[in-house]
Amino acid sequence: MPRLTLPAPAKLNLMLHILGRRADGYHELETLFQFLDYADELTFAARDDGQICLHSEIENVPHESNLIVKAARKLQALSGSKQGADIWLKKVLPMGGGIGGGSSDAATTLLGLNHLWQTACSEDQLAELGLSLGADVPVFVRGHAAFAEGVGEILTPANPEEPWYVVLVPQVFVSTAEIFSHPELTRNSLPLKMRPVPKGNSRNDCQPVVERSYPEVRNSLNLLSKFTEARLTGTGSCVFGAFPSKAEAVKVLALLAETQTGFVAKGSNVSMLHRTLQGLH
Ligand SMILES: C[C@@](CO)(OP(=O)(O)O)[C@H](O)COP(=O)(O)OP(=O)(O)OC[C@H]1O[C@@H](n2ccc(N)nc2=O)[C@H](O)[C@@H]1O
Ligand SMILES: Nc1ncnc2c1ncn2[C@@H]1O[C@H](COP(=O)(O)OP(=O)(O)O)[C@@H](O)[C@H]1O
Repeated sequence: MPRLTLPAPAKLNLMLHILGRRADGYHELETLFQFLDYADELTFAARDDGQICLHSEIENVPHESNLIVKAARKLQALSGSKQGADIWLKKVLPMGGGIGGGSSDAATTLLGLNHLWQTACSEDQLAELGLSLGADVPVFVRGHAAFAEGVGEILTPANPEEPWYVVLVPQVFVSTAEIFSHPELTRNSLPLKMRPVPKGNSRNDCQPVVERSYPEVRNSLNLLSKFTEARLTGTGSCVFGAFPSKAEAVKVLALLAETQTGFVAKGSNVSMLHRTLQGLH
């Protein structure tokens, strides 16, 4: 059986403003997504018995709750395909870090199985299906850096600079739901009227609340701030800072390595997943 191996890259929120809360509890956002050349790796092989079998377990995530399995089942339902899949996951991205690993795994599953099963669903259909799995899935399906509105699903392609980043991974789990329900969260930022995002608007409205609740995150921000502007991605816990070259980013990470876990990766406006898929066609 032929196998297909694809990356599921991380994302950063280069800025994140919260404009308000909707009746369903979700928040209206403005955020700028960019991908990182740093990724989980998924391998797919089609099965003819219709079963979805993920062979790699993630701690504390039961098989049926894994976004990979959920995405595969949703694609079966949408396309009516009778095929199943064996799936292997090499987990590289830290979980619950605000770099979107679960959402990216889901998007890679949708695009990967659509290719393998030859179900010919359109990108629009897959993005809509993805949204039902998580607010961040559509941008991974589209595969281009984007300014996002709504809950993150109204996407306008963007082309921010593509620097090298140091991403620090504080060893603490930050719950997205907890931060979005925090009473002190800023929820009244004014909509930006200009594109691209004007300089000086790159704050993350979640950051003050996360910094107050999680000293580990505040500490990582303080340390990275000694070298460059440091910011939280999503609801954290990861924090990042940009550097003009890989060598500078690697040097700074090495200086922080005694107390900090992290990685260096290049920012990319076209996701690794889409670059790999283009290579297949
Ligand atoms: C904040 C962001 C920014 O990119 O990133 P992360 O830090 O999670 O990566 C995302 O919008 C997160 O997207 P995602 O992680 O897919 O969130 P979901 O599973 O859809 O929602 C988790 C919970 O967060 C809250 N939530 C999420 C998104 C949003 N726009 N408003 C919300 O209020 C809701 O309480 C929801 O129950
Ligand atoms: N394939 C998956 N990879 C990572 N997390 C997953 C996956 N499937 C389900 N999850 C659940 O989603 C949660 C958020 O995961 P993740 O996307 O890594 O974080 P974030 O949304 O903060 O970037 C995890 O804590 C886990 O419970």
